[in-house]
Amino acid sequence: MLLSRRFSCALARARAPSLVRGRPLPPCAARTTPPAPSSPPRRLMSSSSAGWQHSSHRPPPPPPPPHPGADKDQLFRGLEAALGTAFSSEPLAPPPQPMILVISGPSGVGKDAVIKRLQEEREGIHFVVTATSRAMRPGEVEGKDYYFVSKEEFLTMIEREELLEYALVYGEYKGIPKQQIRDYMAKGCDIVLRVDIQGAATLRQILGESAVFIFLVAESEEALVKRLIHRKTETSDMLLVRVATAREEVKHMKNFDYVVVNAQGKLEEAVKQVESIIDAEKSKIHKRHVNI
Ligand SMILES: Nc1nc2c(ncn2[C@@H]2O[C@H](COP(=O)(O)OP(=O)(O)O)[C@@H](O)[C@H]2O)c(=O)[nH]1
Ligand SMILES: Nc1ncnc2c1ncn2[C@@H]1O[C@H](COP(=O)(O)OP(=O)(O)O)[C@@H](O)[C@H]1O
Repeated sequence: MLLSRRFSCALARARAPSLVRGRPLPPCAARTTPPAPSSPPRRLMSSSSAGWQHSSHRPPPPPPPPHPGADKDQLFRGLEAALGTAFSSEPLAPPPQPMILVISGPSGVGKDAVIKRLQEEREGIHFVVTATSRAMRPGEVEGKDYYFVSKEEFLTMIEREELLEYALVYGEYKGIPKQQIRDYMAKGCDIVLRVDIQGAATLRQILGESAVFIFLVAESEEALVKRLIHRKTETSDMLLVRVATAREEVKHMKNFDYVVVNAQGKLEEAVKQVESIIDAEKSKIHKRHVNI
């Protein structure tokens, strides 16, 4: 009642701006003595959710219908005056923070294909180019697919602690340069890391819950093997190792935050799902904080 009376007065003043402008609000509009609640505070949130607070303030009653002559601007200023403060145009949601996305999954599942499409679809994504001692494959580009270095150069990088994580993957060193992550996060970019399963496990130890871990799978084991054969990058011996490893790797899915199916011919759907995960993570109230 008090507030609605206050509102009526404020609206009246708002209709005659020359009388109000520049003057401090009269005491009745100042929030000195809030009205004593006549009934228990209304619960704004479910009592069954742990950690949620009950509001101790009664919500203000709805404003009375505007006077037929009041325009929108007067109504707006009247509401401001009734509340005793100007409405802020500052964003209500906290700004999105750069995040780290770790994408892992068996060899040949489509990690590179998904990341490439993701970068085409979305701005502000930086795929961290990792360093490797493996030989360059036909079609691969230095600095785009990997930084191709000798074993000696890789060992020096380890010694200088330049790598966030490294591993011997199928007999070759692979590692993530720390500085690259720092540089791109400082620019506000989201970081995408592509690692094998053991790399993801190590990163989980290093980054904990500060990064988002996505496990990419094919729709079936059969589909994965056919995809690897079709890629024609492995000898039959290497194929056997990768397929046997993949069978073991799927068991580690439970250590990830999300699983995304990259089904045959459905790359776009997989990319959309990854985008949805990014969007959901960006909308989180309690954001993950990265410190590298
Ligand atoms: N642990 C770790 N794994 C990596 C890194 N860079 C790439 N990998 C992984 O190494 C594995 C083998 O990579 P690659 O030889 O390119 O073969 P592909 O998976 O068959 O394309 C893939 O699962 C990559 O995700 C890294 O820096 N650290
Ligand atoms: N959804 C899909 N449907 C059909 N082929 C795919 C799909 N995703 C990826 N591929 C193909 O499968 C092969 C392996 O993909 P790649 O991205 O190299 O896998 P990874 O990086 O996980 O080893 C490539 O030839 C790629 O073009």
